[in-house]
Amino acid sequence: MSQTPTIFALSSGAPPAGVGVIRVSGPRAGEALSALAGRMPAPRRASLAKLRDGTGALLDEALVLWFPGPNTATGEDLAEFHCHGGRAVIAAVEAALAALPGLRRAEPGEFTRRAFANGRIDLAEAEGLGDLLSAETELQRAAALANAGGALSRQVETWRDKVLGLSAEVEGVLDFSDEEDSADLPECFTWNIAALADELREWLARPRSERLGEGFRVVLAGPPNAGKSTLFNALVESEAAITSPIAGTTRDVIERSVAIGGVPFTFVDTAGLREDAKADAIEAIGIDRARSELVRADLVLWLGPEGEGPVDAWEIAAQADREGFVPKPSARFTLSATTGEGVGLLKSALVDRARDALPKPGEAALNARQHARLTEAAEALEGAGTLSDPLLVAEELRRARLAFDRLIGRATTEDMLDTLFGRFCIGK
Ligand SMILES: Nc1nc2c(c(=O)[nH]1)N(C=O)[C@@H](CNc1ccc(C(=O)N[C@@H](CCC(=O)O)C(=O)O)cc1)CN2
Ligand SMILES: Nc1nc2c(ncn2[C@@H]2O[C@H](COP(=O)(O)OP(=O)(O)OP(=O)(O)O)[C@@H](O)[C@H]2O)c(=O)[nH]1
Ligand SMILES: [Mg+2]
Repeated sequence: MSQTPTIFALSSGAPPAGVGVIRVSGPRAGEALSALAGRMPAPRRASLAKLRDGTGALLDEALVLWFPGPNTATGEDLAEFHCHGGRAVIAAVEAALAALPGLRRAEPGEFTRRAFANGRIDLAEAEGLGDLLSAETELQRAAALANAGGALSRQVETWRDKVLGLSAEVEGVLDFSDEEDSADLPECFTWNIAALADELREWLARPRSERLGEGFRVVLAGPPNAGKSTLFNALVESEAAITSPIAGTTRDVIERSVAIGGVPFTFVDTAGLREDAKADAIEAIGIDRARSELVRADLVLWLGPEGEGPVDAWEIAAQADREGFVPKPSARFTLSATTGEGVGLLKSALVDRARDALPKPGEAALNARQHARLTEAAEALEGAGTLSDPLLVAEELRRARLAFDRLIGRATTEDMLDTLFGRFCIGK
């Protein structure tokens, strides 16, 4: 009989750390715990134990925990060793575990993959968990936690149930229709399908969850010497870019990601735009790069003559404290990047603007994969809405249901799971 291998890994941060948690999951987790700790602790209670290897040598004095399956994070028997977080301690305990029969090191994401395989979490929750582990800003954390906690999954289940209900209605009509005259679907039925499709379209139009990882992209542009790099440095709160009174200082595109008020931003500094830079080949390349950044931007901060920036750019009259500088009446922001005056106002305006373009806190957001599946479901429902033959309508409804099943992982392929869980770190 081939048994599921029992896996182990350090599940907390890399050593040296205060405490290193080593998790063991699988049918031999209990054996592993009693082999090292010399006894079985009471379930779900922390207790102190001397950990010893096979020769009886003392490895560490650690807190140990025993979670008998299946009501555990992985759905399997689960043991935890909360060791002192030194490199050698972790290595010694891991070596003692590796020496036990039927135990091996976990692959990246393998604990979570088992949680999925054992039905503890679905695919959308697993993806949320992956995002939670990589969340760097408050907004990312909140959105990931919502999905990890099943917010999206529950929504998809609701849609799936509605489609099942609609399918049952079609089956009913089919049962009562005889060969010659095909039965008609009631009018409210078509209306219900359209309403559901509209709801999906509304979700599809929302900002995607990847937007949280990329951040809101703000490009600073304008003529040379306008103060772009100085403002860039003020926004990213570091001397990332060289500034100088010499026009044409910045050539390369410089980008930095920072969170402001928990909202992720990527700020991009660019070469000053001018027509007569042809003589300097390097500056000309810099200007080309700056122009392509303008296209990618979510928002352009234009530091230059009024009305000359791209459409929708926010105009900034920087260097307000410079002698002789008169802020243009239409400029939206007047600030001094050197004294910091007005920069706070600009930042809060940026946060407001970015919040509109990013997923709302507490609102479940879709990633690219989920978006693709939901699009399939919406298309199937829209297809169903145009058909009158109940047989064909039933087929479209089945397509919609399959798309939902794929979204939450009721229907999956190994490749897809490898890709998803391979992104996780070891120990999760
Ligand atoms: N030490 C430790 N901390 C951790 C984890 C862990 O595995 N170990 N987690 C790992 O991801 C996260 C917590 N997630 C968990 C999810 C489910 C269960 C669990 O045992 N669930 C059972 C029983 C719930 C209960 O006690 O009420 C269940 O749902 O049936 C445990 C942790 C974060 N912190
Ligand atoms: N007084 C004052 N001086 C500023 C302000 N912003 C920038 N400067 C000065 O203006 C000069 C040019 O600033 P930079 O930030 O290098 O200008 P830039 O737009 O990046 O210029 P290029 O990279 O050449 O395109 C520097 O000497 C800055 O110290 C400001 O808000 N107030
Ligand atoms: Mg510059």
